[in-house]
Amino acid sequence: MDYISTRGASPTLDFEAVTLAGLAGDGGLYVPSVWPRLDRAEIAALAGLDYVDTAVAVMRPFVGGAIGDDELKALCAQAYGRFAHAGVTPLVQLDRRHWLLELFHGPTLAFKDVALQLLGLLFERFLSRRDTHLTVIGATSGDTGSAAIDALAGRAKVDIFMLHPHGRVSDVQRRQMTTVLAPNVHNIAIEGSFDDAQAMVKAMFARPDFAGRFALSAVNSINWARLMAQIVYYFYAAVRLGAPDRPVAFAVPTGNFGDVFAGYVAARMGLPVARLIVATNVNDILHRALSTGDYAAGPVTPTATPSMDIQVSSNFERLLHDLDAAAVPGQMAAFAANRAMRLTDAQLTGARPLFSSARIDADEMSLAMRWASERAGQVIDPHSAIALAAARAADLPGDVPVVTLATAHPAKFRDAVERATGIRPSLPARVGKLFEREERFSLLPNDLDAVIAHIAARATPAHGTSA
Ligand SMILES: Cc1ncc(COP(=O)(O)O)c(C=O)c1O
Ligand SMILES: N[C@@H](CCOP(=O)(O)O)C(=O)O
Repeated sequence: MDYISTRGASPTLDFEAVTLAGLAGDGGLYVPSVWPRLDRAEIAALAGLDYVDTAVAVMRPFVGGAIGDDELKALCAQAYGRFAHAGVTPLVQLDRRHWLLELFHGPTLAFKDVALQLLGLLFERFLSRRDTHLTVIGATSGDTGSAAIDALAGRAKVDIFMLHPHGRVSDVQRRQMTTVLAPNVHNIAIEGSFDDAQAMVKAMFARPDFAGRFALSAVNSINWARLMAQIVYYFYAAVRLGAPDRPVAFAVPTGNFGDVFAGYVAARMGLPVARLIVATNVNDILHRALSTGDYAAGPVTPTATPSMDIQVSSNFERLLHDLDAAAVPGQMAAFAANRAMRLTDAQLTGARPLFSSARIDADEMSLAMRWASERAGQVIDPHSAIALAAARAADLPGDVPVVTLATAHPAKFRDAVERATGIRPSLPARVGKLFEREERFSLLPNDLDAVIAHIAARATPAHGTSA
């Protein structure tokens, strides 16, 4: 499989190179040059498979010759062996048509574990045969950071520098990152928003003085391998609900557009997806873009769903590229200059048959948490509640099952859950005694040069010698 950049000005890479590279040198995101297809019989055959075998069948075409099937299966078994549920991503029925896809049974209690547990192993596998030290830089609004740190802590030949917005993640999210004291883990709190942190990460890849000295890689969903692993659970859920004979709709709590883009890829691969419902909180750039065609970033409003407090949505570029590739370089240049740009007609009409969107406010979110708890006996987290509210409001034919992606364990956001439902969820034992551990992080200004200097003083150059 070849991978190309959404901006069209970077070399074509194979799976191994694209995994290690993270972001394309021209500022774009890597995407497969063609979408592999699974035919009806191949999708039907997934119904008999467990999660690991489903993962191999879905990811095999993207991995190409980089890893053999047996080894891919061994890596998936190791990654998903750390999940607390035998089904890895189980489906739970809420009522006649609504289902929850629980994606939070991994070590750090959010859907990010599904991809990052595997990505950590892929890094290790690819680095084992190279004389390269990787410097992973990432930005997090809380969940990617903890999942990436869990996946990479203590691994040889990798350092991870994770930027989070100071004071804008939950106490559990922060402690899951800052109490990991492995020497290769470096937490940085930025005096700014997640968007500021994400922009800094992208800018670091574009700084030749920095990017030329260190082998930089990414753990955010700008890294293709992240999205690839997330496609799997769309297939896994849909075949359990009757695909390929029955289309299924998905409601996805959305910020950086990675999770829902994985659903789009599943549809492009042949999965009968009736609808992808993009659910945002009041930081609603994606809802506005999909409903009006105007992609314009405003200031970020802090909410009870901090992981979705995002106004610049990285992976939207991948969708725009798939629908009208020629327009993307100009659109991204316009967005960089004005924080606003317009979708082309081809992009809008291309998106409309599959996507709908909804902006869910705090009251609607609380109502959905209460409905799940009182009517369906399920305590859900605020992010999942944003998607459930959108799912319940969606206008879909009555026989289409609607799957809400439950992206985080409710205990990660227990204050908000308690406010809405009166129930205070307990942290599962697997996260350990988070509140008794020492924390370590550096607080830095919202300033690219300061962050680069901080990282350069601690990172290991690509080929060995210390900085
Ligand atoms: C719990 C949770 N839900 C939803 C999202 C949004 O997912 P995406 O950024 O892939 O759109 C995130 C952050 O990525 C998250 O951490
Ligand atoms: N909500 C995310 C933001 C980063 O998203 P990613 O999927 O691009 O890594 C987080 O939890 O950090």
